[in-house]
This record gives sequence, structure tokens and C-alpha cells, in this order.
Amino acid sequence: MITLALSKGRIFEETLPLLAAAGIQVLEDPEKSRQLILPTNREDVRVVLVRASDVPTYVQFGGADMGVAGKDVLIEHGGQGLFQPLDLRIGRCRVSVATPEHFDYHNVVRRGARLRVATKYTGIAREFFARKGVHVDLVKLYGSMELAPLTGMADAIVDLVSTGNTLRANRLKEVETIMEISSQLVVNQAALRLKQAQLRPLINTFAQAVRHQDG
Ligand SMILES: Nc1ncnc2c1ncn2[C@@H]1O[C@H](COP(=O)(O)OP(=O)(O)OP(=O)(O)O)[C@@H](O)[C@H]1O
Ligand SMILES: O=P(O)(O)OC[C@H]1O[C@H](OP(=O)(O)OP(=O)(O)O)[C@H](O)[C@@H]1O
Repeated sequence: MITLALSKGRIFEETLPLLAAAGIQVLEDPEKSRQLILPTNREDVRVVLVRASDVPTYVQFGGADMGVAGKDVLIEHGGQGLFQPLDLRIGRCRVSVATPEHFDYHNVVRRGARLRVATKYTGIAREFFARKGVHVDLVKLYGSMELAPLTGMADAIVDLVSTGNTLRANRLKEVETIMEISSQLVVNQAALRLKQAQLRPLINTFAQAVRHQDG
């Protein structure tokens, strides 16, 4: 049995065409079913639904043989025990610093003043500001980061940006890009050794499908 860990929503939706390229169809719709283990048309392949930020943990500890996770999530997790053989080029966005429209971020950075930053991505933020030599007080949040500057709890946020609509809707502006993000295929290291014969062909088919999708 091969177990694939996916998160509901955009990662699930964007992984479906890659699975289809390998002849795999998921037989339940996660938006309709309450099941957490979804069968596929292949008896030897199943999908488990987990939180996006739990995908690396499930694969690391063998709850799943492989999974799909954003680079953002992988960097925060640390990537221990995981092979990352393929950039799937889905879930594309960026991690950026954003502030209220009228906040002069570049001036604060130039002056070397302290910055209070709210984020779910404390690892990425800590590393980024340390490299810049900016003193930051990090405030850990688990969602709705945009609210932190609006309520005066932080000067800035570090969050994912794609179209910029969420920032605009909350009167925030993107002031610096930290890194580009896409989703990676992650594989349990022991599983890759023990289930080579099943996993290698799957990885190769995904790689072909990614190349094909990108034209
Ligand atoms: N607006 C976006 N556009 C493209 N990709 C995105 C966007 N937002 C998030 N992603 C990518 O998709 C992944 C999953 O995001 P999703 O919103 O489904 O989960 P989440 O709610 O952030 O996770 P959790 O449930 O663990 O809190 C993110 O880790 C990121 O790599
Ligand atoms: O620049 P944009 O195109 O607006 O995308 C950015 C938003 O997308 C993600 O949230 P999502 O819509 O997935 O909501 P959730 O993660 O809070 O469920 C992310 O957390 C940002 O808030």
C-alpha cells in the first residue's frame, strides 16, 4: 500500500491532475465526505487528508509514504527525514513582508529601529531579519495575520502573497519579498528504500506530468 498525504483545498485540487497523469483517481470528494482516508481506483494507493502544516510530520514519521507540501511549510518544519525529489510547481505564491499602507518600513530598517512582526512563519522571518541585521520581536500567530497591524499588535507581518488581494482588502502593502514558494513532493526516506518498485515509477510519472504542464 502507498499512502499519500494531502491537505484539503488548493493542494488537493492542484495535485489531482498529477495523480490523473499516473492513472490515479481519488474516489471521494474531500469537500463532501467526512472521511480522512480516501480510496483511489488503485487498490494499492490511498490518500490521507491532514492539515497543510502536518504533511511533513506524517511523511517523516511514516504515517504516509509521500506527501505534497509548500516550501513555506517544509522550511518551518525543517525537512528532517524527508526526501524532496520534485518541485511540483503548484501552489505558487511568495512569502513577503507587509505593513500598513502608511508605514515607512524602509526608513525603519535603515534607522536600525526595532520592528514587531506577527507571523505564522517564525523560522523564515527570524532567519530573514537576522540576515538583514534588523532587530525584530516576533509574535507567533496561526492565521489571519493581516489583523495584527490593523489592531496595533504589530508593525508588520510575514505572510503568503499571491494576487495581493488579501493585503489590499486589509489596506496593507507588500514591502519586501522573502522567497518564492511552490509545493514539493516529499517522500519518507525509509519508504523510498523499501517501496522503490512502486514509488520510483510514480515519482517519474509526476516529474513528466510537471514538465508537460509547464509546457
Ligand atoms: N494564495 C495562495 N496561492 C497559492 N498558493 C498558496 C496560497 N496560499 C497558500 N498557498 C500554498 O498552499 C499551501 C496550503 O495552504 P492552505 O491555505 O491550503 O493551508 P493553510 O490553511 O495555510 O494550512 P493549515 O491548515 O496547516 O493552517 C501553503 O502552505 C502554501 O504553500
Ligand atoms: O495574495 P492573495 O491572492 O490574496 O493570497 C494570499 C492569501 O492566501 C492564503 O490564504 P487563503 O486564501 O488560503 O486562506 P487561508 O489559508 O486563511 O485558508 C494566504 O494565507 C494569504 O492570506
